[in-house]
Amino acid sequence: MKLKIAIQKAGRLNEDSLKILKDCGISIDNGKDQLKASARNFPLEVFYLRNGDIPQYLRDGVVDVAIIGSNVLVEKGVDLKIAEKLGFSKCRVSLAVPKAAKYESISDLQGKRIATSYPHTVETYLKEKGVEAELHIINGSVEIAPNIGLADAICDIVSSGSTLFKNNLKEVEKILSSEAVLAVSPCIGEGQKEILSKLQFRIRSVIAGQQSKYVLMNVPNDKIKNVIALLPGMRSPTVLPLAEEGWSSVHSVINKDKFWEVIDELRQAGAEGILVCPIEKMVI
Ligand SMILES: Nc1ncnc2c1ncn2[C@@H]1O[C@H](COP(=O)(O)OP(=O)(O)OP(=O)(O)O)[C@@H](O)[C@H]1O
Ligand SMILES: O=P(O)(O)OC[C@H]1O[C@H](OP(=O)(O)OP(=O)(O)O)[C@H](O)[C@@H]1O
Ligand SMILES: [Mg+2]
Repeated sequence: MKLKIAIQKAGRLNEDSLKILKDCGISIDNGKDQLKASARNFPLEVFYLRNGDIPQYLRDGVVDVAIIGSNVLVEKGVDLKIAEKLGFSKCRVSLAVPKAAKYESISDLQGKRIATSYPHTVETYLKEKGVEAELHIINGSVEIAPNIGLADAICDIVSSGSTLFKNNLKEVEKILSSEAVLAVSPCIGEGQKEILSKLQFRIRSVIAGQQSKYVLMNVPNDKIKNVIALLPGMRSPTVLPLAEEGWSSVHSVINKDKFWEVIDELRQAGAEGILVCPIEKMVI
């Protein structure tokens, strides 16, 4: 028995999707042009598909799970369950208008033409706000639409904002935030659910590891208490005696986002020779 997983065939999500599987210790025999490949050391079959087609494949039970942008689920798969957020391909779906256009509120879009690849998302948002507009559905290069006179506004993915900038547009409304997620088919079988929970366990360990750093430092014994107060650790920090009397080595795990802040505090509290190491996996 195998778990069938869909990942994007080519595009923004492809590389990171393969990487997270690899970080989970799963090796896939893949020739680039294959549409299907098997894992060598895990009961997993990988299907390479178009991102936009994946919600339907999940619904039909052609695949059991998929790695997909949550923005696509909002557009085409609100009925599908998310098993895990994966933390990559972070972006937002936003409305934008030409830089020179007057824009004060969403009601300025009343009766206007909006170009987008995400019609359902825009429609739902406008309906909520009580605004009616004319939607033009296009599949790519949406940002060019106002410049060629096809639309007054657009709705598309924004990440750095550089595509908007290059096309003389300004972001005016953020509709949603998105990241890659692991979505699940409503038809998944019991056996596949068991494999999925093993996969989820590995994914969580990988993500937790990515979010944390292992730190080691030397601390004079009379300052250990102050230093430990700054360190959460998984249970509590490890304290080992150094060869030199009166000193200890303190080991702990800290969140990578709080990292520089904590390091400064640790130094002030008396820690020296601080080493910071990446964590490959963290089993919680
Ligand atoms: N600039 C970006 N920064 C971060 N994430 C992005 C960006 N553009 C797209 N994404 C995310 O990656 C997903 C795939 O985008 P991509 O442009 O590769 O494929 P697509 O053209 O939407 O889909 P398909 O596979 O059907 O051709 C999007 O649904 C979104 O979640
Ligand atoms: O805010 P930015 O960092 O500029 O990113 C946003 C752009 O990235 C995506 O396009 P992509 O490069 O995937 O091309 P596509 O339109 O062919 O999908 C998206 O459709 C935006 O156009
Ligand atoms: Mg794209």
